[in-house]
Amino acid sequence: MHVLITEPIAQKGLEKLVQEGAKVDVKTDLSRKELLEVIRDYDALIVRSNTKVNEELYQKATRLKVVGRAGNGVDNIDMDGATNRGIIVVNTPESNVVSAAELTIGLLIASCRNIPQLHTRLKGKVWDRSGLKGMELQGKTVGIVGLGRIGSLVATRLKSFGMKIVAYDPYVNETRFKNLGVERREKLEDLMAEADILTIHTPKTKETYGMIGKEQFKGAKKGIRVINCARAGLINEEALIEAIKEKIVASVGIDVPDGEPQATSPLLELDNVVVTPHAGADTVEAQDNVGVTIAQEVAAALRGEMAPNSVNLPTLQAQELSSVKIYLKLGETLGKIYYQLEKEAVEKVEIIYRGEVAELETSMISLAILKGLFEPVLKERVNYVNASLIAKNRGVVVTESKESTVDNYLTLVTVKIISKNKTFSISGTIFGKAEVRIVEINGYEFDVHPAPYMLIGENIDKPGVIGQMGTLLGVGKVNIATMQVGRKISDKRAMMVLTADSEVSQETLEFLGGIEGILRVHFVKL
Ligand SMILES: NC(=O)c1ccc[n+]([C@@H]2O[C@H](COP(=O)([O-])OP(=O)(O)OC[C@H]3O[C@@H](n4cnc5c(N)ncnc54)[C@H](O)[C@@H]3O)[C@@H](O)[C@H]2O)c1
Ligand SMILES: O=C(O)CC[C@@H](O)C(=O)O
Repeated sequence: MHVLITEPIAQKGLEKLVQEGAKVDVKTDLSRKELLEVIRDYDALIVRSNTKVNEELYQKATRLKVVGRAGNGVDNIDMDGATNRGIIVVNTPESNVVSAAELTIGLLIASCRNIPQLHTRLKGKVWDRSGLKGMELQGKTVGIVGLGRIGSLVATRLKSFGMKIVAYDPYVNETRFKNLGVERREKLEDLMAEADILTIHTPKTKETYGMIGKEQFKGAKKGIRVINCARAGLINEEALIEAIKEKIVASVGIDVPDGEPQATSPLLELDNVVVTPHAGADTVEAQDNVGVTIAQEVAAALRGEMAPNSVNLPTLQAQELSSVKIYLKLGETLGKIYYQLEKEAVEKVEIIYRGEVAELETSMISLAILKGLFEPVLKERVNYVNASLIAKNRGVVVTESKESTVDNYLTLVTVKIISKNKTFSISGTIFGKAEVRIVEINGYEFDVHPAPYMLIGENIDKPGVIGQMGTLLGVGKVNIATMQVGRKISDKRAMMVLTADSEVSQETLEFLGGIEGILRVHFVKL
């Protein structure tokens, strides 16, 4: 696995990547043109916030399987482009949040107490505090926009200063507000009117871009202080500068001025503005965390394992991931069999989770089933990222249902694959902690331990058929590992599932198909 890194990451991260077996090139001074030329040689790309990972780059990146964002925000990465191509995007959402929250508090205090201005005077050998009286935090109200990871860390820290905390975040539930001891404001305008200090911690999205602008400053409390340690563009800079000039805004602390990574923002010219060059995550601790985490994530994704922080996959907590993992193997197995037995286009996939599995977050298991289903027939890359998009693009309707109980099993996954003329059904379970078993195909019952090479056939349920199968497989030098027969006695039909030690040649399959009483027989590779 060949990994390109275009922006600095911690030495510990580089070492981790090498330990994981990657060949790593760190090229932090490539021009855009050079990047577009070399990207075709790489399986993975690791970036921070400056490298634009977009359509232009994807078109050249023919080997690219993983994009690693060494940090949190992914607004420099075209997610749809990645998803369409089955490229996994991973990030490190938790690794730098404490550092970002602490810089927020730093900027907030620095701007409320004019620390940089006083510092500059004194460094210039001028002992003068005049005109730079600060504001105490105790008893004041801070308005937080976006009560996610960083917003809530900021809230808990500011509480210890004796501040009242109010927040605007329509996507956070009441319990979280309550647990954090934060008062909800339903409207942004109400928060603006009340806050002595405003701090924003939303991601940059279509909805949040420019969400604090002229209108919002018009209704703001006079003398409000404004902090942005999240993303440039969330606060409209022109409107902010106007509000500073009109003395609506008393001071500003900004880590993400417009124009980054160039120092071009007009805010830099104003005295009551404290700025840092996107340094929120720039601590030894955060960078070590980010570096090691992104190395692990990228290596896991390249090996085809589940990376817990895949941005374009359903996210699972580490504990959820460990309970779901074995079902991913079961799901892929169940999905993979259909197109190796049937040649009919799929119209609908019904997935039914029963028993213990119904308690889990099953979205990833459904993706595993779809990945398994399409893999044998599609030349394009199918993976967890694009499996559901492929289903949608092919007009396959996918439904999921759950039942808390099931007869005979503790846990059962059934996949019904509906085509124009029939419904194919397959079910599987987990025995013990991690044993995948196929227990039903088209109403025939089994207890099959799936293996890489299998033969699945249907026959008339009469003496001699199975014996002849064994003989002909012997002639074809295929060693049978296990064999099970499911019967529908009333129909005088049976289905046999054999596992073998090797592949079965087309010639042997044709001989098997010629046995009297054999209705069909297929070689299945898992
Ligand atoms: N300065 C830095 O170096 C630095 C470091 C890390 C993260 N960040 C940035 O900080 C921001 C917050 O990161 P996080 O990890 O806390 O993110 P998060 O996803 O945990 O939280 C974001 C919160 O914003 C809320 N939100 C979304 N749209 C909203 C809207 N229209 N109105 C109000 N709330 C809305 C969400 O509900 C969520 O609770 C991101 O922009 C991230 O990129 C900056
Ligand atoms: O330091 C960086 O790369 C950016 C950090 C931060 O903005 C993030 O989104 O994680």
